[in-house]
Amino acid sequence: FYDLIYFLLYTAVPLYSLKMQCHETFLITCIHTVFFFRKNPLWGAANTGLARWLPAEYEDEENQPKGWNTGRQYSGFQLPLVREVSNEIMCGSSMAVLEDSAYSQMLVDWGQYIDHDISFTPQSSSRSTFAEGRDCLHTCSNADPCFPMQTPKEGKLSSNKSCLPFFRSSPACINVQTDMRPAGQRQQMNSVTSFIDASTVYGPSADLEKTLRNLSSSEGLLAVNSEYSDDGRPYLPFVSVQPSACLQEPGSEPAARVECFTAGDSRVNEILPLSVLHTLWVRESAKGTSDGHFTEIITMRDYVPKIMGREAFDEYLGPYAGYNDSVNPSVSNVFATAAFRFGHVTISPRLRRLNESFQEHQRFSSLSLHQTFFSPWRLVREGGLDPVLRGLLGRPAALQNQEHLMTEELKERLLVLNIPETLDLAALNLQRGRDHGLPGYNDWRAFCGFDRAETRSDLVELVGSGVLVEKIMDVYGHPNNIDVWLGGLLERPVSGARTGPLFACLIGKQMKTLREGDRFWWEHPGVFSPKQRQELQTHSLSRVICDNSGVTEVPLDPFRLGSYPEDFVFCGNVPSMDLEAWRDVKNVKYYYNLK
Ligand code: HEM
Ligand SMILES: [Ca+2]
Repeated sequence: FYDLIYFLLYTAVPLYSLKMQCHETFLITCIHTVFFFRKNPLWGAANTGLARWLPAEYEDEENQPKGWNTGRQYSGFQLPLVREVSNEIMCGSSMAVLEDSAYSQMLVDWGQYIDHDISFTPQSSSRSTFAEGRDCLHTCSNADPCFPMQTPKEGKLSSNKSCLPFFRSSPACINVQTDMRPAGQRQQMNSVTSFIDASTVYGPSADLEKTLRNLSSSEGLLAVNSEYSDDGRPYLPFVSVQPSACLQEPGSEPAARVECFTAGDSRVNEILPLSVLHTLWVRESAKGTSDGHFTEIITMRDYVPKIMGREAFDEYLGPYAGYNDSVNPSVSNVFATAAFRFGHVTISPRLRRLNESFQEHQRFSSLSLHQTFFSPWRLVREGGLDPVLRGLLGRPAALQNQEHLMTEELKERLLVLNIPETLDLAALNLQRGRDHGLPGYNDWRAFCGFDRAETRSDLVELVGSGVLVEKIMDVYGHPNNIDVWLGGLLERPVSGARTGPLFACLIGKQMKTLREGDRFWWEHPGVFSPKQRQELQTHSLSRVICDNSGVTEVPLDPFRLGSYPEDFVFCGNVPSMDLEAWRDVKNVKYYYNLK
């Protein structure tokens, strides 16, 4: 039966959708959210529950986050305030941020971009408490959906209130898993498709995709900005509801507003490099090529081994073993809420903008990270994509450093939309983990088959710093109480990796499900012909940059930090795909690839 359905999906449905939406002779991918007919149609689909790999731990078993009830004891201690943990541990000294000697800032921003393809945990749409209607921005008491982060006296941020606002994540309506869920327990949602399928470009649903397309284009191309262009290349369109919340150039006329960009993912404006990556892929999509599959290849071939290390990659993923319909590809709660947020400590406090010789730009100086939040005007008015792209390629990522974990740009000056005060990303990550009832660090170590850290000396072994372990024990009291995001982050990195053993395990397991649980994974026999697969492998992020920006020299591997000019090549020397492999239209099965 499934074979029959499979056949239909590769023939009838593609032909139908081709008629509806496709364009260009060289089209490879058209739509990517068709999920009916599958054995488990909700697995990996947008707006379904995040998968639970361990049962949730709520204070009332069902709904109340960890830390909700003051005085509640865990292993004999109260959980520390998240802002206190952040103050004590994330920013222990004023030592300068270290630079990664191996990897570029592009590695970091790719991490954020790909994360936005695979997870988005929506927050409560209600801004005030259900019972009394008190606004979550102003109350410092816990009442659903408000779970404010109390601040220690010396840890106040811009508003000078005794707490920072926090909106609980929405409870999930559709759950895809029953085994790990005691009935009635609160679960959280993923509002995007878990699959790596360029939902950042086309949106996670056919409806959103329609709004992103240029309706007057017979070829079904994505809409682009009608007011501004980047030296002839398109920008993303502006959001339709204007004026939007994005920041404006100081002193600019109201008529010269640069609104928020719109894209397949609504977080596109958060920081400048993210908008740059979104724009590149919208430009690339106009070529009618298979951006979803390129994203898979770049992620699994070029990105994942660098963050988890080659050895751990071989252990947790190994070579592609084919599609397995009993693997649930849905993103897990612990991956989205803890493990993949490892990236938050690899972000550099400054965004460099570089000229054609990869030196500081004469006109557009480097920026503090917070100056790039929700500021699309800095692309439109300050030289377009190229100076930022060169900065991402030519400057290092921040190297996680136990003396100075998260840049103050994110710890003290984070902006998120609709909250008119600055926030602390470390505190938010910790509070989000408690909101979701994530089990603690030790439980996740056991889940991965590692020993629990029972004593200080166990922790010193894992973390590698007695001073840091003192601080951890001072705030948490007991190793079992350590929040999983923090514990995972502090582990010494695996050799050749940017994550410790716990996060390498959790990221490795997740990446395996995303690969093996995806029927349309590019290596799955039948999705492409062997010749096409060979061609797809010649494609690279460097080629995408060359084809869609004014950058003319790139490193062959854009995630590796190189020196200019020795490690850079001219775009003419960057391999590109030969589309001949797609010309054989008789080969319907391979031609109409559908995700
Ligand atoms: C300057 C860059 C970045 C900023 C400003 C940023 C900011 C944020 C914010 C505000 C959240 C939501 C926090 C919450 O309320 O729970 C978030 C979530 C997240 N971030 Fe980042 N982030 C950045 C870079 C990264 C990077 C480099 C990675 C990974 C390599 C990453 C991975 C994640 C993940 C997995 C989530 C959870 C997504 C979800 O399921 O909703 N972020 N980030
Ligand atoms: Ca997706």
